[in-house]
Amino acid sequence: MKKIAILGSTGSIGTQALDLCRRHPDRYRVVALTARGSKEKLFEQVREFRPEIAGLTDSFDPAEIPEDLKFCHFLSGKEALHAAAAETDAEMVLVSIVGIAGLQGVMDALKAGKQVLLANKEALVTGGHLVTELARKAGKPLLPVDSEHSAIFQCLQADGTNKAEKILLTASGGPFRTWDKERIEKATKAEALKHPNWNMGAKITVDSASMFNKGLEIMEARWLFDMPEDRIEVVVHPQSIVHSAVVFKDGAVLAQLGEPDMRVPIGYAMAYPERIETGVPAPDLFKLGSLTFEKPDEEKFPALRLARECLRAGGAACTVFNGANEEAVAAFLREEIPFGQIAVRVEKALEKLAGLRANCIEDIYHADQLARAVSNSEFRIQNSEL
Ligand SMILES: NC(=O)C1=CN([C@@H]2O[C@H](COP(=O)(O)OP(=O)(O)OC[C@H]3O[C@@H](n4cnc5c(N)ncnc54)[C@H](OP(=O)(O)O)[C@@H]3O)[C@@H](O)[C@H]2O)C=CC1
Ligand SMILES: CC(=O)[C@@H](O)[C@H](O)COP(=O)(O)O
Ligand SMILES: [Mn+2]
Repeated sequence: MKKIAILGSTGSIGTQALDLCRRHPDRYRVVALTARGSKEKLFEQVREFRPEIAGLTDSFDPAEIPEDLKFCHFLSGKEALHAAAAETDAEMVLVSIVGIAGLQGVMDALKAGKQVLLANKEALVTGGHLVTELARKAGKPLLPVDSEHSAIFQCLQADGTNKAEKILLTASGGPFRTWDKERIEKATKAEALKHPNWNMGAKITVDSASMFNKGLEIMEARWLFDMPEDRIEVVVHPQSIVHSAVVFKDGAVLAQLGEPDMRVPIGYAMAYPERIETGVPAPDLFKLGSLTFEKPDEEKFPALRLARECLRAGGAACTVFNGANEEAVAAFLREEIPFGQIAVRVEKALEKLAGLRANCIEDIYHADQLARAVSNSEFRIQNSEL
């Protein structure tokens, strides 16, 4: 029996991980659950999985805790995340919080010697060097949950050296793959939230539509697999069946295929090095008929170019990319800015905040705050200009 803590249990990844725990009650015991504000959903989860600790990072009135859940120790704010990440006897901590808010939980869990199952790509994007160093010191390599990175990790298992020549990072291309630039710039929230293949949380779904998700994933792969950006190629694959591939020096390419269902990569991380039944069938290749591959269009999707520039620039550039994007996506989801403004704001923030350092966690949070302020100030300037 493995004990697991789940940070971000009420989201898309968190609920799918709990689905796997439900399927395998003999293998997993849930000891901690956290959410931000989804109180009722968290209460339901506590009722079913009976963790020792549960927390909401938003503040809440303890009088609201239902009588039948008094067996569980409820916490709020930062303390909730820290306790769930580091203060239980869980062997594994799944970090499925969205955004840089997941970084502290990842670091706390690693410092406490836990095995981190990493869905939260933003932790590596912003704090990659700190997180990988902590994982190395703890002797607990990160287990990727992101579908592409899980695929790459699975392919690398086949090679004794774990060293690839090149990574082929697949991308669906999102809902706007075939649209022209002008139409993309005016896309609505409803259009951006219609991912062709995956059912995910709102932020990552918008990131897929802008291909900022792929930019973040190039950064994530750089840290997970110690691979320079010029050996990570983005391959647009609209069917999302090939979840990524790895090229070896003998010319062999290994790929991992599966239905676009996150329970497979989540289950792989939870059971590693074993495999467990996930409820997901293998793809029917005859039904699929063909799988196609295209080069990404960096004119229409500037996120890819910006991501590579950030990796080459180093310092806090990737943190600025992330923070400005998080703010712009939030503004887009509030329907305050057009879709095309997301990339414009990130590029402006990168121009204005070039050269920031990222030597320690304080530097990273400082760069993040500046990036958010610049991203939002662009919004105010444009509004006042109207
Ligand atoms: N969804 C997917 O299929 C995939 C997701 N990922 C990555 O996994 C992560 C989670 O994504 P996803 O599950 O889609 O996101 P969701 O928005 O669906 O869920 C996010 C979870 O984190 C909690 N949360 C949100 N903000 C904060 C915060 N500031 N502090 C603490 N907790 C917070 C939410 O709580 P509440 O419900 O209370 O708001 C919720 O439990 C992201 O980094 C994403 O990029 C990677 C690959 C695939
Ligand atoms: C499921 C998953 O891992 C997402 O990151 C997904 O890959 C998004 O699809 P895109 O390829 O459209 O960004
Ligand atoms: Mn992904």
